[in-house]
Amino acid sequence: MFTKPEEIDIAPLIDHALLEPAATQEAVAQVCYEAERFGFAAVCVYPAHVRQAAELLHNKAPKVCTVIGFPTGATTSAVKLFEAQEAVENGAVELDVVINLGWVKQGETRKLHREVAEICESTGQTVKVILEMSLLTDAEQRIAVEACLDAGAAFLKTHTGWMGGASIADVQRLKQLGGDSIGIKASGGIRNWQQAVELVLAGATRLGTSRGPEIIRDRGILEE
Ligand SMILES: O=C[C@H](O)COP(=O)(O)O
Repeated sequence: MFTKPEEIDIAPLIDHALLEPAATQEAVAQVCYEAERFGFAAVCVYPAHVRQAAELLHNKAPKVCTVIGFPTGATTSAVKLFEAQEAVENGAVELDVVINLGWVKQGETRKLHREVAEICESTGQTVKVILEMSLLTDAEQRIAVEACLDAGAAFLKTHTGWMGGASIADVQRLKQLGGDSIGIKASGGIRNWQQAVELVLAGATRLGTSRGPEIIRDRGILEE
């Protein structure tokens, strides 16, 4: 746990996201290049881009992360499972899975648990569940986190970036619900170094952002 801004090395915490619907192969190549250059944790790309990213980052430090059921989470469990398995076959080692938010609101946590557990067990990879915190009440956040932790999720992720952004309160809430051993990925709307630092100080252990290079350059400007 970091306590001072100057102790924080932001770059190794960043999942460099390229989740624009119209992303091209050229854009995928650019984020892979930037992820290595800046020392980011991972690139986070759509399943259609995983094979390219895995080839470009072969034997390099950044991991290949992809999104499952993105951005609504409202597809079927069978489709999410296939999407996850295929992504792993293509080289993904981290899977950011949007949970079924309707099930959470209906209290159908057994279905939620089964869906996440099947993906965790079948792939054996790092699963980050996307909770879309701004759409859930406190009680819904609690039951969603309990089900996902028990199912084997490695990280709790705040947002897709499509419906609200990560706040310090979201991170603190997930830390309170998930405890110290679970990873917490703050995501959505992270735009500058100060914001990134504050989220890490609140307890985030990964930052999902489409502005990684700008955030690192922002720090350089601040130090000059
Ligand atoms: O998971 C990553 C997010 O989609 C990134 O959101 P952002 O585009 O607001 O940085």
